[in-house]
Amino acid sequence: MKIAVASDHAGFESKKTVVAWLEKHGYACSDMGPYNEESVDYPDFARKVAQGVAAGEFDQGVLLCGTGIGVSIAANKVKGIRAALACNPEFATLARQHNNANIICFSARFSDKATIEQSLQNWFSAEFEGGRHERRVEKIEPCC
Ligand SMILES: O=C(CO)[C@H](O)[C@H](O)[C@H](O)COP(=O)(O)O
Repeated sequence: MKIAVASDHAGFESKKTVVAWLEKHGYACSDMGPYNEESVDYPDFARKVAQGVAAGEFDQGVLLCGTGIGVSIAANKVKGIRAALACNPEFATLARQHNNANIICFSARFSDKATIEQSLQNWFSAEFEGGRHERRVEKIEPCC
């Protein structure tokens, strides 16, 4: 499975946790930056990952910023993207099971390493449940 990963400056350190976890668990991981802690703008990096996932170049994506909110908002502007902010491992499970999210977002400043690692574990273990959730997910599309 091919996974695109990116952050902003605030997420740079926690991105290392994500990349290490993905590589340890056998995922083909593309780190799309940034590659140092110099201040950058999170929409630039969120868009790279979101466009890669939307185009089918990657199966799923992982994004991080200070809160996780900015990258979530930015990624969700790309058609076909369902980016979910996972505040805890249960959110990660439900984002797959109910929302069929294709990008998971983390807060680097409010989620610790163990939370991010367990959330990744849950995210990749869970499957979309379909059924009533499929109908709802199909209704998520630009409306104006
Ligand atoms: O959390 C974020 C956006 O939702 C970003 O990572 C930044 O941390 C936030 O915008 C604050 O910016 P700063 O330049 O790190 O003060």
